[in-house]
Amino acid sequence: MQNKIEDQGSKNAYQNVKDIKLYINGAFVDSKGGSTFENLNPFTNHAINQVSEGREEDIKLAVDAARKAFKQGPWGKMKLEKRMEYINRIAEVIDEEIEEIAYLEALDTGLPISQTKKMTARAAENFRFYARMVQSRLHGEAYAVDDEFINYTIHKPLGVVGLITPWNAPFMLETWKVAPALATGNTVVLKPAELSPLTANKLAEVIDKAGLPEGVFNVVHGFGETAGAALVSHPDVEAISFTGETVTGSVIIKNAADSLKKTSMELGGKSPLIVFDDADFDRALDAAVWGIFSFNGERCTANSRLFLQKGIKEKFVDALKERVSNITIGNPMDSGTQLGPLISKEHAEKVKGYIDIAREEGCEVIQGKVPEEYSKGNFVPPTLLLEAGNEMKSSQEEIFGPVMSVIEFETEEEAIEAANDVKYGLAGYVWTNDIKRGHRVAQSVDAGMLWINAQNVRDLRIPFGGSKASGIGREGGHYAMFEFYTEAKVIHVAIGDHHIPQFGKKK
Ligand SMILES: NC(=O)C1=CN([C@@H]2O[C@H](COP(=O)(O)OP(=O)(O)OC[C@H]3O[C@@H](n4cnc5c(N)ncnc54)[C@H](O)[C@@H]3O)[C@@H](O)[C@H]2O)C=CC1
Ligand SMILES: O=C(O)/C=C/C=C(\O)C(=O)O
Repeated sequence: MQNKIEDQGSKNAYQNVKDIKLYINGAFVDSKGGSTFENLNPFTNHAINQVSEGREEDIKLAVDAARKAFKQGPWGKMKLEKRMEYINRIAEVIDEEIEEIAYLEALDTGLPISQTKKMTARAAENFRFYARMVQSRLHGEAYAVDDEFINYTIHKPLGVVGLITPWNAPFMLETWKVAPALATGNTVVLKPAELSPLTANKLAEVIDKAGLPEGVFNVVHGFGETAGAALVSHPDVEAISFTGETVTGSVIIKNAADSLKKTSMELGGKSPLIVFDDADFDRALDAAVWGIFSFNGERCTANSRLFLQKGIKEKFVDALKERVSNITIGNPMDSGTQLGPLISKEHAEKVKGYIDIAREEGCEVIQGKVPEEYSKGNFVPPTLLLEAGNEMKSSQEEIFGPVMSVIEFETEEEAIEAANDVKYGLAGYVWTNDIKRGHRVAQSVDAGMLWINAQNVRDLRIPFGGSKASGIGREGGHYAMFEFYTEAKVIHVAIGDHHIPQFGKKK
């Protein structure tokens, strides 16, 4: 354990976390320019540590190392079984260090530790899952054409891929990209979010400990406009997989166009949860509360718009008010904490700004209470925006915090129309005991992922991603393998003497 952590759970635990370097070509190094930036604890706003600030020259070194590892190093030529041993070994090391990783994640992001533990376990599963997928499912097609040809496909890794990730569930979201990228045989340069560098650094330590050859995996910390942009425009980077805000995604697509890069975009959301009068009340309530207040509400698939049918609305709102007043707000390190501080002061201010807007728009604002002792943290209490209209700014824009608009509807058609009347299309949730209606509504909501009578339970075999402004492309399952991290190559094999025109041949 590189970061000796003593005094876990106390407000001073961060004092033991080391400064962070870049991880390039199998070594932890300072950035070429030597500059660093401060990494803050969202619970106290004290500095946790200093982080090396990578820029274009560091990205170049990382890409060169990754390219060499792919072209000349062992990774590109490694036998599948050996490569999968490495991938499974990464999962084992994550399991061995799960407590420390979960701790660092909670420290860096303010996410409650009970949730970061589950996310870390999922991160290990991301590697195991892709080891299994690549071994069993990365297959090609073959077609016989009479007795003249056999045409077949193989799926080749792309080369160096650039992965750019957000701060809201950093370790889980980074590994969700790193695992398929490496398992399919690519080499990687990761540019993690500048607001949450601790577990990206830990991932470099994990991969180092797992013994991967140098240059296969590299991490360059730094800011989006410098390090991120340099990764996007580097000509030797074949593809960029990005998770983050919709506006950033659009900038990245434009910048990637010059070097004709493939891109995958997992972007923002404003997902509806629709509860019909006949729904299982208690389960729908649990799901609505969990779906907006887990991950501190900083969740792309959060049900930030709750549509309640008229018949149950009053009872549901009363129950919601009670839940909101009982949510345990506190130190992310306490196992009982349900809602922690948001990632940064600026982000908390942005979220509070939206609550003010909702008030001006005519919403009744109901909030839980942040204990006074936590005044230094970036807390925003769990918030309900009652009597909201779907057309309001607070119902249309992604707030990315613990804030849910509550909107009444009468008919199924009305609910579908309002659910779709938004620029995003990431996720949706439908609660009804009428199975036909459940399917009808789920099929009509414009989003990449719908759950009927369920919270956001993931099946890693299923595509993950959104439509409209929520994304382009899908990751997960075989989608990441076939549609993003590999390229199909076709081999045409003549097995007979097919006709070849004889240009220029003397008769
Ligand atoms: N659809 C999905 O799967 C998910 C989407 N998100 C979305 O992520 C957002 C929150 O994350 P943030 O970190 O605030 O997003 P962000 O877009 O500000 O930053 C994400 C990453 O992009 C980098 N970046 C920023 N500008 C860049 C540029 N010009 N070129 C290259 N890289 C650049 C940042 O440094 C960071 O690493 C929310 O909108 C949320 O909905 C979050 C989780 C999952
Ligand atoms: O399960 C995943 O791969 C990604 C999940 C991300 C979220 O649920 C989120 O940020 O909402």
